[in-house]
Amino acid sequence: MENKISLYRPPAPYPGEAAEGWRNFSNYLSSDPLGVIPKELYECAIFQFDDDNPRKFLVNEPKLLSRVLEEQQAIFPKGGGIAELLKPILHNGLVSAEGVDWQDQHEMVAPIFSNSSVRISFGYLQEALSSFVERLLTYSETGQTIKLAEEINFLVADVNFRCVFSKPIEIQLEHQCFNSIMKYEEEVAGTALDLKRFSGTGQPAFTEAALKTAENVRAVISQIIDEHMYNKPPNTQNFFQIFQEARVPSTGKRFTKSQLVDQVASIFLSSHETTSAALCWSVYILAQCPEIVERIRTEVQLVTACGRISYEHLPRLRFTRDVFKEVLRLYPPVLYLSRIAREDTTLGDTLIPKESMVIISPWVVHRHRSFWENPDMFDPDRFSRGEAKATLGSYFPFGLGPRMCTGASYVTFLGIKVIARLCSMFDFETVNTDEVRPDSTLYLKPSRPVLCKVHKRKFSK
Ligand code: HEM
Repeated sequence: MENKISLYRPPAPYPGEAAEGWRNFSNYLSSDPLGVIPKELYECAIFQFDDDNPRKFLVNEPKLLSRVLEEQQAIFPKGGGIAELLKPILHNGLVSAEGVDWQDQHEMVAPIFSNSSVRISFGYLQEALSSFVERLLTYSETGQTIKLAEEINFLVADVNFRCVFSKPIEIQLEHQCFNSIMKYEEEVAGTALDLKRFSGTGQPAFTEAALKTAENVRAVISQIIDEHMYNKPPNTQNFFQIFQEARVPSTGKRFTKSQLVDQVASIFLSSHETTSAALCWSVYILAQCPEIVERIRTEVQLVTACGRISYEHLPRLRFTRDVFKEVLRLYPPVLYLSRIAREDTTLGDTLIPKESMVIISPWVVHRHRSFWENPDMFDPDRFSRGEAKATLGSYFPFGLGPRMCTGASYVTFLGIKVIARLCSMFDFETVNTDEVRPDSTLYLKPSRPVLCKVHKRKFSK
């Protein structure tokens, strides 16, 4: 397969001279964190910001960040990050729990991400993707311009809903549930950028409006659960069934109703915006890279012998996988992971006082000048060249260690399947290409709206 392609630089600020005062992390974040990233941040191993209470450190060096995320999880529990901001909805679900409680839940929901369960989810993905493709076919016939994020948000909400409850989402329910979730995320996005609203222990101060929206989201999920339990389709396998059958390892007890809401909310919140952002960036980038799209098509044709893309084909779609991986390198939906030091400790030669906030940013490490060649360029072949292995720990869009994303392998399969199917059937043309920038309010999304036209390929299946 032809490997020589001209490299594309997707939108991102050039590292440069940042505005005065950037050494104070709270100032830096609440101005425009992706506006200009100081060169220094992309070149250092560890950086101490000026602000006190709590002290803040950015850790880039793979060995040090692996200590924080993997080896010393007990010293560096989660705090001050997105999980904290989502707590009013998640309560004590898997994403925000700590200690024994987290361990119990981790074990209880593990079957969701087993191979057999991922395979079942793949069936739900196929169904949701087929109705998405039907909508795109209509758009290609009418020639209308679509808002990419809206379409992809609906696709992902539909996949999630089918995986959890075995049925497609209706537009009305999507509005009630996923739109309220997005409304909540917009309401707390300001908090994420205003670290002054986090106390020394990483607890944010929420507005009344945000707390009310959170309550509303939980009430909608609770109602969906009630309706599902009343009208449950017989003999279906889905995430909700796994939650219902799970037992706390130490006591043998099942999840209570409120804990079931925690679990469903955890899945919806951790997967919706992240997956949508990754897919939006994928379509946006591929619209600018026709040679890469051609290589994906050739690979899909070779692997599937021009047939339907099945679950078994996915591991063989290596170039398509590397395209998705490269999208996640350049645009990791979770911009930073945050931990709070539980005791005085050191990282390398740097003293980390108790209650310091330790920030690890996939965005910065994925574009670090020491770990990557041409870090800002879109180059999916860097993975088959073994570049990422050269510095283990320099690529972690799903986090690292025990708190790593439980949906990582599932979402990788999803990304490969969606990219392969869409490229096989359509050409995408972005209308407002130059206006699109990364927007980092809570998750790293394209600034909206990405306007797009869809063209059906001749002879496509
Ligand atoms: C492209 C899509 C996704 C990205 C980039 C992503 C990224 C992440 C990251 C970085 C973390 C770790 C946060 C930390 O250590 O502070 C995480 C945790 C988590 N993710 Fe994802 N995620 C994605 C999709 C999903 C999906 C589809 C699901 C479920 C179906 C999911 C479920 C979870 C859960 C449950 C956790 C918490 C794990 C724990 O704390 O034990 N994620 N995700």
